[in-house]
Amino acid sequence: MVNRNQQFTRETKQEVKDGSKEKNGLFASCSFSSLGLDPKLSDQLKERMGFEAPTLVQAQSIPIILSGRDVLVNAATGTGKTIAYLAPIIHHLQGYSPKVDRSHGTFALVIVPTRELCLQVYETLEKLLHRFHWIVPGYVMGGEKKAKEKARLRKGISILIATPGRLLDHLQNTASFVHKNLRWVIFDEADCILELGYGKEIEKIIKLLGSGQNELGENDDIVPKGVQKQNLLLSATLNEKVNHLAKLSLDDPVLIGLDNSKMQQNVPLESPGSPDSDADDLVIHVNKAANPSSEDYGIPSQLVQKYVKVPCGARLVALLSVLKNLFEREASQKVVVFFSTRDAVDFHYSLLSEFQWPPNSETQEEETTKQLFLKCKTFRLHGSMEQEDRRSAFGTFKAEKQALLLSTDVAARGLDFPKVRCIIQYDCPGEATEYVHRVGRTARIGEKGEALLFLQPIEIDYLKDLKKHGATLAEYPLLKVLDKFPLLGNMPRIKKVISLESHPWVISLQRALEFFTYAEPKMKNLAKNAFVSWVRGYAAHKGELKSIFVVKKLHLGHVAKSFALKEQPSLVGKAHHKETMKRKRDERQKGQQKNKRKKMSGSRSATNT
Ligand SMILES: Nc1ncnc2c1ncn2[C@@H]1O[C@H](COP(=O)(O)OP(=O)(O)OP(=O)(O)O)[C@@H](O)[C@H]1O
Repeated sequence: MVNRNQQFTRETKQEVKDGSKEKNGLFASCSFSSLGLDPKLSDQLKERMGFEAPTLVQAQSIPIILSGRDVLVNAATGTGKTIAYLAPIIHHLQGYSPKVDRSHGTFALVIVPTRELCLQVYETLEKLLHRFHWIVPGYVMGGEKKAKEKARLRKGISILIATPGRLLDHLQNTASFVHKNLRWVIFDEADCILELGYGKEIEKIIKLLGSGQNELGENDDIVPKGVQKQNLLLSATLNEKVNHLAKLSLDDPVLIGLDNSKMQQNVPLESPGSPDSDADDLVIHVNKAANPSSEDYGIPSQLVQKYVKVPCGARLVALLSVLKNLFEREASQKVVVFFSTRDAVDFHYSLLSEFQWPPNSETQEEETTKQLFLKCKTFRLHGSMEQEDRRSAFGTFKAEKQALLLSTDVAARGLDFPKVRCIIQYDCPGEATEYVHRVGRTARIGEKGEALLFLQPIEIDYLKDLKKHGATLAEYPLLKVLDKFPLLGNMPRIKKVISLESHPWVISLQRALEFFTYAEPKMKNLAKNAFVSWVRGYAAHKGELKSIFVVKKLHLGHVAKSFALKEQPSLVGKAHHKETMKRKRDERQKGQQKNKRKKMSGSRSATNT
């Protein structure tokens, strides 16, 4: 057992506390070894992984996690939370005597919301364990072959990364899964796990694993006697639901937050092990963080945030133009575009993978010089893709230097794609927390980054909602960008463009996109499906956002245009048809009631005179 007071030297404590010594507010001016980590592990972090110094959140969390306390970490996206919890676990496990082996089963369990995050944490863990080959990393997750996972669990996995559904399945059905020595349970992206509806699974998992109070070291010699189970919760955003999970799983936790005042109150810098914060205190803090009007989320300060105001009918042209401009400005870069539905991802993916420029119809003589509109590799990622395709898209996009990823929110949480320069939110996120996580895929670990949010004029109030959470966005100069593009054939260049839709570039590109979509039934079907699910998705905005994203205010003909359709599809799916019929019926009924009331009040006033 490590003496935490020895590990967390006086000098380090002072440096972590002293904000002036931080580099750019992100790194602490101390070393990994001064935080109490084993020298071989610190070496691995520095020499092999290239991490010169711990980030602030690592410097604050590592000593406390090493001390055995339960912790709730609330720190901005891309600040190194994964290492913050993996390093202390490895530190303890590598020190066990006799050495950890496969027959001891699982000591640490990391629960994550998505398969991609599962693979990512596993990859980081593999790197960290380079010098500790006797500690076995592993993962179980939806989409993988269960029989293979069972075999791996039977052999023994020391640190297991898992998605909730598959983990519960193994806990209930894989008898050879040894977890009697389980010492750590980590909920990474805790709020997302709950938002995705895994609440019930998590409660069952916690129940099956036993309460957090359990002392270990009873059954086996391997875990030091008297050691308590330890649970950790982490996310860049917290909400009410996390509060519930925190109560359920954390025992007298320490809160490590973004905000300095919060940290001073909660992080026991002077004596990391002393019980100086109590659970009730913590709950109050979490509640405050969940109140959207009182708490700013941690958006990286170097992130440049912009919005582009586009009428619905010109959205597609605007997206393509912004992307073309980005890749022409800087060829070697990566961009992620977020969409609200899987169908929208599929439609735009096919379009961008095949749409050529200059288009067929306009320039026959330029046949030989035709190229893809966007000269970059395009990838897609969403939940209904085959697991192998998901894995390959995720892995390849990660490794590429110049590429575009089109994704649903499956890529919004935790994923660490190196060198992503720009995040485009073509469809608005739901809650502001989702905005924070989406933009958090860029500007990671102090790097530069840009975020661009598409808004229709009728949605502009969403900016006020974001402002409440500390996100202030400047307007993107769309017209200037559109003006840069050369016009095709005989399109006249107009000096003063009155509306975006009448811009000659917009007109010619829209026409070419429609021509392309109608040239192939496959494309047209993709466009129709995307249209239908987009409208449904739009109607699904929750809570306060319902008053901003109002389906009734949409011009469906213009929405169709944004999927390169010349007119609103007549066959738009049963559910949407039903919805439209219901709306019309309601409106008719309201009208009839109004008429009735008018007649009645008319007759009343007649009797009154
Ligand atoms: N001390 C460090 N120095 C330099 N880079 C680091 C350090 N620690 C972690 N990193 C790198 O920073 C990036 C972000 O780390 P990580 O994914 O753990 O962030 P996060 O806080 O979990 O983000 P999110 O909230 O988005 O999940 C990774 O590429 C990781 O390798």
